[in-house]
Amino acid sequence: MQHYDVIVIGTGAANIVTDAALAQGLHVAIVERGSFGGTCLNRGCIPTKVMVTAANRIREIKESRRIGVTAENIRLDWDVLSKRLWKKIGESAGIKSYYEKFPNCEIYCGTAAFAAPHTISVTLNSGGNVMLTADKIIVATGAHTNVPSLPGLEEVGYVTSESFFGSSYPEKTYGSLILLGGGPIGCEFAHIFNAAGTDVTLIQHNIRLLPREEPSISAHILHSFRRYGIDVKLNQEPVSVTRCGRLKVITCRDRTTGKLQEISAEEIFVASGIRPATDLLCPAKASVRMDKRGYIETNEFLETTSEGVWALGDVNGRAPFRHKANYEAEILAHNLFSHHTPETWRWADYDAVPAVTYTYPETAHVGLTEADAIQRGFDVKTAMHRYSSTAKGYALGYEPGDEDDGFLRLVVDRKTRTILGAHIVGPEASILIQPFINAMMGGTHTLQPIHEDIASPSVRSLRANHLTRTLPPNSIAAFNECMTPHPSLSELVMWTRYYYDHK
Ligand SMILES: Cc1cc2nc3c(=O)[nH]c(=O)nc-3n(C[C@H](O)[C@H](O)[C@H](O)COP(=O)(O)OP(=O)(O)OC[C@H]3O[C@@H](n4cnc5c(N)ncnc54)[C@H](O)[C@@H]3O)c2cc1C
Ligand SMILES: NC(=O)c1ccc[n+]([C@@H]2O[C@H](COP(=O)([O-])OP(=O)(O)OC[C@H]3O[C@@H](n4cnc5c(N)ncnc54)[C@H](O)[C@@H]3O)[C@@H](O)[C@H]2O)c1
Repeated sequence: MQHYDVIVIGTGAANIVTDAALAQGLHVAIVERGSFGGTCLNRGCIPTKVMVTAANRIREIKESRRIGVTAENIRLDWDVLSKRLWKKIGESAGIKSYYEKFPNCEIYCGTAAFAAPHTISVTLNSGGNVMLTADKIIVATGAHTNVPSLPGLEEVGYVTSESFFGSSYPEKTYGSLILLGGGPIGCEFAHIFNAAGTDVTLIQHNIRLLPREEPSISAHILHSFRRYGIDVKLNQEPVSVTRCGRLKVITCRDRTTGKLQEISAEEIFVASGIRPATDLLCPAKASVRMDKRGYIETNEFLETTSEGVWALGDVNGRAPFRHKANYEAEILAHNLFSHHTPETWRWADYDAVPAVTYTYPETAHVGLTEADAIQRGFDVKTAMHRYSSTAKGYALGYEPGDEDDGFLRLVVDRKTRTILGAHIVGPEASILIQPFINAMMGGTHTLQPIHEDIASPSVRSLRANHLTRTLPPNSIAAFNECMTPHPSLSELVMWTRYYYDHK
């Protein structure tokens, strides 16, 4: 049995915590069952955005006719695109060799499972098993696709984002494709494949695409998708899958009328949501509590119900975005490994977690929708401003009344005139949302307990003191502690704190 100061399970956002522990000279064990770098680098944000950027270019060129730019034979070169994205994915191998250089770091390539409090059993990928103990254990095991149990699906076969950026990556784009799911993954891939020339059908269970967006934004994306030729079928319950020659066929039932229809394509891409990677982890053996869906419950300091165990990122079920996982990892690095006393600990505030979907056009939001704000008892005032009303919007080609004229929609508290939410659909929405994030995360915040019963003695006393924390908008810390949608160009300007930390 090997003892460590810290065990970190997962090498996505958790690497921020690992780095902080190593910098303190602590003895750290990393356990990783797959590729170093986790979802974002290997099969998530980065490879999809390499593809989305190429798809955007195609779409922009096609749309540029209105401003006097025309081009013939615009097409996506699958080989060039594939080469670029696999080159980027390949870079994540460097993360493992980086950690191998630390004398105070041990790497275990295998699957971690709790065996008892403070004790982890690792089933090594190379065979065999080791037992590890540690004072502190950080769980950052992420999530994976939640494949629906649909009769015939396993027999006929399908891809997910994991297998697509793995053994199922196609040599050329599909002739036709069904996307099962109309959330961010389904919509981003629908945009990518539509631009690549694939005949795309998107089957969505909900009555809206991107149901977490403001309804007007969902409607805008739906309209754009249909204009580009994506066949969107809303409010559908897939009931079975069969094969017909070289095509895969999904039978769907309309959830209102009950009408059945068959949809066929070369491939089925399942993007129907995610589930936490806790199935192999046995958290209960260390009294780490999970919710009904298997997500590990954490408080505002990322503590779990087990003393000495913290959980961050997708596995805790709060906003599955890379920038949110990084935010939590930085809080833990600060609180646990920077010699800070509890009085200066940071805590997580989830009121201003931004979300961007990289469709064409992009959508971005932070804060509450109008419906959420009303439900929370605010007296709400909303306002809308369109791209066409600005000089740059006109230059981009938008005129009042254009069906694709994007907009900003603001949700404001009528009494205090505080911004409760900002929602954008249109070019560069991922960048335009940043000032709203900074405004909402800046200023003075009071500690809001999450899961009151999860509390170490330090957290109990911090809560009793009703702590507040102020982020002056022009401070370097404010730049760091405000989230930045990942991967957006706002990261170029929001890097400030890192620069000064290293000078
Ligand atoms: C297709 C796609 C596109 C996305 N695009 C974006 C985007 O544009 N912007 C954005 O913000 N977010 C995006 N996301 C979400 C984002 O990727 C995740 O929120 C983020 O990567 C989560 O980081 P994490 O550190 O929590 O987990 P992960 O990065 O998933 O890391 C978890 C690691 O733990 C390992 N692991 C799991 N179980 C065990 C175990 N028992 N033992 C040992 N190791 C284990 C896994 O192998 C993995 O490497 C996207 C996701 C997908 C799937
Ligand atoms: N740009 C980004 O930041 C980005 C991009 C991709 C993914 N992500 C993250 O990854 C997470 C997972 O994304 P996702 O799109 O898979 O999940 P999701 O849960 O957001 O969306 C899944 C959609 O599939 C639909 N659905 C569920 N079961 C279905 C079925 N059987 N048939 C048809 N439709 C079905 C649901 O109605 C839902 O709208 C997201 O929550 C998001 O935070 C982020």
